[in-house]
Amino acid sequence: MTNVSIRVRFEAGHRLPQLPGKCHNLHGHSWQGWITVAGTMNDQDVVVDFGELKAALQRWVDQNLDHGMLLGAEDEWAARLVDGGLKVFRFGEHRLARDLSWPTVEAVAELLSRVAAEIVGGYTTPLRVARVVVQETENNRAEVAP
Ligand SMILES: Nc1nc2c(c(=O)[nH]1)N=C([C@H](O)[C@H](O)COP(=O)(O)OP(=O)(O)OP(=O)(O)O)CN2
Repeated sequence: MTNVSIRVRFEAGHRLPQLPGKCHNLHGHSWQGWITVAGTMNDQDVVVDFGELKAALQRWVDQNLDHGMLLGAEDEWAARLVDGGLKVFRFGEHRLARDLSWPTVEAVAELLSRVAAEIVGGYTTPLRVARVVVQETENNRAEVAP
């Protein structure tokens, strides 16, 4: 098995009203996600084409997260912002995040691992998501190893 990794990036706001301190305020981050996929090299000596995999992941991220607000479905601001016509990704509601309640960096890492699993599941060659690392700030990141 060989691991290959690609990076996706997006700008998004969130808030964590379930935690004490400053993070209950609406605030934004430049998020980065490293997605590592494991597979066997083909006769061209690649596990998966980087460009193809990155484009598929970045497309999902751009459509669903980029320049949006990531909020918990229970967050009172979610309905207000949706009513105002703003882009909101709701944890606890989206098909891939129903069991994730709040937009923590841990939950975003889990979400991206599920998105990546669906994408690699569509390839004809056997691939699996080995690791997802999401960085929220220079100091904070979360890692999921599905
Ligand atoms: N386990 C988690 N803890 C926290 C998360 C999280 O997603 N998972 N998120 C936050 C906030 O989003 C916050 O923006 C980041 O927290 P913090 O490190 O306190 O903020 P800074 O990076 O700006 O650090 P400074 O030391 O204040 O510069 C909080 N906790």
